[in-house]
Amino acid sequence: MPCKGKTAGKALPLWPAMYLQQISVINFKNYAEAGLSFSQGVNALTGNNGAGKTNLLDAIHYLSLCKSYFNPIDSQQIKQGCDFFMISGVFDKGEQHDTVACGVKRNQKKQFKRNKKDYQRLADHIGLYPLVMISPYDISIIIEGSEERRKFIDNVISQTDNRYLDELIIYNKILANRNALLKKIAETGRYDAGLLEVLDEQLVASGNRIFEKRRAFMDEFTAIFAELYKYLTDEAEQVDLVYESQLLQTSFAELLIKTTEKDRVLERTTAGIHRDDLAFMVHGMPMKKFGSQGQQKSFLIALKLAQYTFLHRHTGFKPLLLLDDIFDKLDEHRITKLMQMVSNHDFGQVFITDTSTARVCQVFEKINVDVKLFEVEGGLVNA
Ligand SMILES: Nc1ncnc2c1ncn2[C@@H]1O[C@H](COP(=O)(O)OP(=O)(O)OP(=O)(O)O)[C@@H](O)[C@H]1O
Repeated sequence: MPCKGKTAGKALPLWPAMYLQQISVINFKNYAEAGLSFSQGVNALTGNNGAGKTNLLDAIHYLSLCKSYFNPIDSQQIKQGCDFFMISGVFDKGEQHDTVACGVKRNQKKQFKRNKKDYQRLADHIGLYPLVMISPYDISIIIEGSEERRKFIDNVISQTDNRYLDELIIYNKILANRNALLKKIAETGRYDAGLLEVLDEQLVASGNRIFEKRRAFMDEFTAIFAELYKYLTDEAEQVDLVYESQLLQTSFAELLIKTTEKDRVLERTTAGIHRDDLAFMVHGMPMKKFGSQGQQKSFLIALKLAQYTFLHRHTGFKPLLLLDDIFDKLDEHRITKLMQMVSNHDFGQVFITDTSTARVCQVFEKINVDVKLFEVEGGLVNA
């Protein structure tokens, strides 16, 4: 259904090279069964709180990234009282039409297929259909600990480099072995310098490979972010995004030598890329403490749109852009700028959720862009 009263909305100037044509879900969260055919431009899901709008975005997230955006436990996405869920969708990549299907049965391994073929490794799917989600839950990137920020960096890089996830797994295994050895040394009082040296060498080799990828990523990403923030906010505030890593000042090998004694006392490894962080500043002060809710939200949106630009550059495809509850906490000016931006030719297929159909129509009528509307109520969709 298009926005009511709209007859001559402007079509998007360029169709994206990749888009999701349709999706079907069975027993997924609050949906027994639903099927939706999407527009290549802007799609809006509207309805009351708890209707199931975000659940549909999450189903799209599954098809791109093999997992939920919100909850890592697959079985918890199965509709209450059912034994399995299924999500399938068709991606259009110009000449190519790919059917992607994900099935989860209680107590069984997740099944994931592309064009009816099972994957050997799910990591091979990541990045084929790039996606960026912007959700109110992203506030955790600002307010929670450094792990959330590392997850953000790792998520972006892994969508453009499928070896990166493997490298992280290797690093974490060596780190766990080193920590176990430090514990054993403390318990037994026997210092195995030879084994520690071997683990240090392995940790340094793997850590350096990750560090180089993160540093190269952050160099490019920080510049994209600064431009987007400036545009989105008309330079209303001065913000900074800084990559913090102990390896920027001292080599990893040297760091491990310096911290050995401390690590033996604490029985864990205190230096390495597992301590990396991002600093977010507004007017030179930490965004977490001094940013208003609207400034924090604008910062997160710029961060995610920078992710979008980065993925577009590196995958060659315009990612799907999922905007969950995007209008909350933004002033009208920032909403208009943001929607103008995502509706122009730099962006491809967009999905928006909001509680108000009237507000969605009003925003897009103002900038003269067509919207395909889906009204959601209690796990049912009216298109
Ligand atoms: N496994 C599940 N089985 C059944 N229902 C579920 C399951 N997981 C989530 N739900 C239901 O899905 C609903 C939430 O859906 P969703 O988050 O998509 O709402 P929404 O329309 O985005 O709402 P809001 O506007 O508040 O963000 C809740 O009613 C919740 O109980």
